[in-house]
Amino acid sequence: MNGAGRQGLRSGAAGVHHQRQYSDNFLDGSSNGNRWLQSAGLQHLQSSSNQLPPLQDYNLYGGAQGGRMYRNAPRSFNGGNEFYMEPSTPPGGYRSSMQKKNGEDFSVDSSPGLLDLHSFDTELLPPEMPASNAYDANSLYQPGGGRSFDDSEPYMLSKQTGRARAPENILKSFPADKEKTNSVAKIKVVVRKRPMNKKELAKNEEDIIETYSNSLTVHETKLKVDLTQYVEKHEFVFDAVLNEEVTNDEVYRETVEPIVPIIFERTKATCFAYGQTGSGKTYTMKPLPLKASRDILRLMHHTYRNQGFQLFVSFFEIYGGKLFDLLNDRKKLCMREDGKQQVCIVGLQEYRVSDVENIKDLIEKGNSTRSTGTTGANEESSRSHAILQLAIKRSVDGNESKPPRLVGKLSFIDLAGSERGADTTDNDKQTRIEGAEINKSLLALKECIRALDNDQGHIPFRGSKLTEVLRDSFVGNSRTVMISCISPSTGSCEHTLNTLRYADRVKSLSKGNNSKKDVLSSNFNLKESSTVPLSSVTGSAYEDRTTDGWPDENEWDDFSPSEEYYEQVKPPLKKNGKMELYATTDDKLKKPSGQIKWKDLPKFEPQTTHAEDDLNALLQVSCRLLR
Ligand SMILES: Nc1ncnc2c1ncn2[C@@H]1O[C@H](COP(=O)(O)OP(=O)(O)OP(=O)(O)O)[C@@H](O)[C@H]1O
Repeated sequence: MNGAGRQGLRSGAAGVHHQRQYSDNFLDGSSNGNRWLQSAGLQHLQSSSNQLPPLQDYNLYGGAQGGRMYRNAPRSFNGGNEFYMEPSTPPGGYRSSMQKKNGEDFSVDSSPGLLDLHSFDTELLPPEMPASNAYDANSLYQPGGGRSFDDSEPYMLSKQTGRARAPENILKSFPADKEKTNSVAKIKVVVRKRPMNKKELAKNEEDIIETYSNSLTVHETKLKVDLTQYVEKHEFVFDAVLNEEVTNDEVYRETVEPIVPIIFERTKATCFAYGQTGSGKTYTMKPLPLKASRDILRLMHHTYRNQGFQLFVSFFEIYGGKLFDLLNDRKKLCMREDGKQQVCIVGLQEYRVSDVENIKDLIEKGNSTRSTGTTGANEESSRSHAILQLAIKRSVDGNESKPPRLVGKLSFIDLAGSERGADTTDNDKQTRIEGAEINKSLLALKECIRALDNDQGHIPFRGSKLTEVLRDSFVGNSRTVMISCISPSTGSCEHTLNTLRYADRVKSLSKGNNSKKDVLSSNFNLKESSTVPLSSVTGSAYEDRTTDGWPDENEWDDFSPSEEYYEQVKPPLKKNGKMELYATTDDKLKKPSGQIKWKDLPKFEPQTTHAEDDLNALLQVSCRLLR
């Protein structure tokens, strides 16, 4: 991050960061629903709700009372709107603030404490309460209904992936049974490369990332001791690699769409974006919750019609190790563990929603309240982890008078820039504290994913506030999608490599990667790490980190995977060998877009001087040291 960027951060130091808050009190219990709607900018919903499909069912919330409630859900509520939205916590009871029904106002009972703990139910509906017995092939595909929910969605064929999907395919792709649910990968790692931006093009920077369907190559320009340039190639393989031409719709189809149906099957899923500042995390994450909620509502209105499912939205951020409610004037929140070791966020407002437009408004409101600052790479840089949760709940026995129980949850996390922790040279105390906190939480997140995927009994969620909050997403039947965002330019090369190594580490944690795939992965990593003189990697020298390469839980506070760390452990380049990895700068042909066309370089074949197993073991050690 350059000086200019830091200047931006400094100017927003010590909590004077931009918080584009709304002046109105979003959850003022004394205000009436109409006034709140106006202040929240929801007046326009009349027209949007009129476009709702005829199949939309207001009796889908379970019992007769619920059905009536929604049918009556006042046309007067928003000048004839037929949507219904209510914040559900912190309830002193199930009904809570701003619920306006038949002209009746319900004020907020925002008393925190035990009531909140009880009502913010994070425990999944028990298995004896089947989330659905409604699988009915005939009901899955309802073209008219499915499409009418959002006809604006283009039916497009992915340029890169060729995965053409009609919007209503979410209904078709609904898993018929547990087996299909289980077929959705537990951890999926996707990389997204953003296009070159104006600044990079103006600086005549080069696009150093070459993408293929599920792999990519980073061409790192380096200097030899005699100051001649050479290019080192780093190759990585992931579950999918999305290039700069891929749209947000396609990103959604590749990442979140497959896990939406299994949220109804008592699953908690998490999708998070990781990458340096300005790499496109927010750009990527922003549209995903809305697209997911649209699909969730489709399923609720068709496949799960009359099943009593309800959708709730909450949105908060973790900034400097503290939690703030983005849908409630950044009210400070605290976390508690209840008797069942369920993590509860006391006071967090959850909104019951049944209309895409409402969700959109809530998301926009939350986004505008988020802490941002300026970095050299991004004028609107996120300085916090933002977590948006879509919770599907269902009343026990269809009894609306009882608080609904959680069926599944989908969490979207837009993480703060990954380089913050490493960037400790030119910034103030506040920024360094931010960086340390961010760093700690990113490490903790990876550690949890690792433990989760190894089915370890102990998930080290206490490593950070981020992982504590996401604790319930890490246990039981869970799914994780990681989207690693990378910048394509020369200037970001080091950060890009760090991001890809983090992603590669997460990917290699996937089940089944331990045996055969590890060899494959080793071969790819071999390309990356083959500049390491194998002779220097001795068991004794690196003993401390050979078991894992990542710190133990209790080491987190002291461990910071800064770039300095990587530099320290990175052995010197081996000048003589592995020349096939290098290209001189003459091997590249520059395109106007800044993208380089790289001439084909000879394929690298590992030169086996040890027995295969020994070599792989040594390579794995060296790879870990490089990450
Ligand atoms: N795939 C993309 N296509 C077009 N523009 C993009 C893409 N990805 C990012 N951008 C643009 O790049 C800029 C930075 O993106 P964004 O704010 O999403 O970065 P970020 O990773 O969230 O950064 P930070 O960590 O600082 O918040 C934005 O102006 C965004 O519109």
